Amino acid sequence: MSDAIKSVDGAASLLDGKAAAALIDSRAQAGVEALSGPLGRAPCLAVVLVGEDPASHVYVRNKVKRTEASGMRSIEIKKPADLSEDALVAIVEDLNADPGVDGILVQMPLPDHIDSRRVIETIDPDKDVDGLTAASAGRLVQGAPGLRPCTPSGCVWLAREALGDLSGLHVVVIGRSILVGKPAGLLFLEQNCTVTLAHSRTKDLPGLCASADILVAAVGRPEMVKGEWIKPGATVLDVGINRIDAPERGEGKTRLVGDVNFEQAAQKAAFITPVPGGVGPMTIGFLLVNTVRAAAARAGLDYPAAVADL
Ligand SMILES: NC(=O)C1=CN([C@@H]2O[C@H](COP(=O)(O)OP(=O)(O)OC[C@H]3O[C@@H](n4cnc5c(N)ncnc54)[C@H](OP(=O)(O)O)[C@@H]3O)[C@@H](O)[C@H]2O)C=CC1
Ligand SMILES: Nc1nc(=O)c2c([nH]1)NC[C@@H]1CN(c3ccc(C(=O)N[C@@H](CCC(=O)O)C(=O)O)cc3)C=[N+]21
Ligand SMILES: [Mg+2]
Repeated sequence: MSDAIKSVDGAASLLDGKAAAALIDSRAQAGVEALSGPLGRAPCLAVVLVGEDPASHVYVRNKVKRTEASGMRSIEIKKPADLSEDALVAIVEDLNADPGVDGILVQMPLPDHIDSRRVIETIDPDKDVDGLTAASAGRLVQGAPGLRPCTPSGCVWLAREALGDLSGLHVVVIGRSILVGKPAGLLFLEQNCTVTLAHSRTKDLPGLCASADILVAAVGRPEMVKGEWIKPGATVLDVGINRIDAPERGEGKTRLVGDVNFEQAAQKAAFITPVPGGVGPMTIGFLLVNTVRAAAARAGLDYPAAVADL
């Protein structure tokens, strides 16, 4: 059994995203070592964070830590919530123009007064390590080479680790966002799965989910998916990150839960990701991989072998 799969008595096997992400990070690190000679410098990821959302600050701190641990250069730009849209666009333009920057990530969500589409479309597609620009999305739809969104890449990697060849499996993705749901559908389609994208207008979501060999929950509603929704033996990938009150831990305490009721679903599924420690850590792993890939492609080099086959 691989490091990423942990057997649990009388229930599903745990798909350990933290262990899997350590492997993905080490591939990124090997890619950095292979590229630094030919580039004459380390690959570099720039992260832009606008506003004071504490959860976003935690993710960004994790990203910076793992970027540096992999041997890459990290640039962190933090701005107050009242930053103007034009000023943010100017920051992205400066990062586009800087030849020493390979990857640009603008943390979502942005404050309401900023048009996210305009900011995203400012990012040079060659540096779009989040895979969020129209150019990256178009390349994904067409099956052309390009940078793929990180969270969906992590989902596919975990599913392949659990199941091997995914051909013919029915994947139900709950959620159709540009960041997660839609690209997850396309990446599973590329794996020859039969894909259904569900959303807030979907009829009989429990009945639909019961036909899923692989269920991807990317909704943002704490523990919405119940045990009865799960097909026995299914693989459940819980993308949701929800912070809820946890009075049992003491006054004012909170805990993280996914979009799936883990206790219930683990009684039906064959494989399941926990929250935390599931899909979340994989997202950052593929962000590092994408930065290595972007650095290689921008220099006209092939992807280093360590990150070519993930
Ligand atoms: N683990 C990780 O690395 C990451 C985790 N996340 C987490 O994943 C979750 C989803 O993120 P994101 O895709 O950005 O969220 P969005 O809010 O952009 O999208 C949520 C989707 O869920 C659908 N939805 C909402 N309510 C229901 C419902 N009752 N039944 C069925 N579908 C519903 C919406 O449908 P409609 O389109 O009809 O409105 C929408 O398509 C969040 O918890 C987020 O924090 C996000 C990114 C990375
Ligand atoms: N442009 C953009 N790209 C993103 O990829 C993006 C974004 N904006 N905005 C927010 C969401 C969310 N997201 C997460 C990444 C890692 C964890 C992660 O590592 N989570 C840990 C726990 C973290 C904790 O304890 O809070 C885990 O699940 O084990 C979670 C969530 C990326 N997102
Ligand atoms: Mg992503």
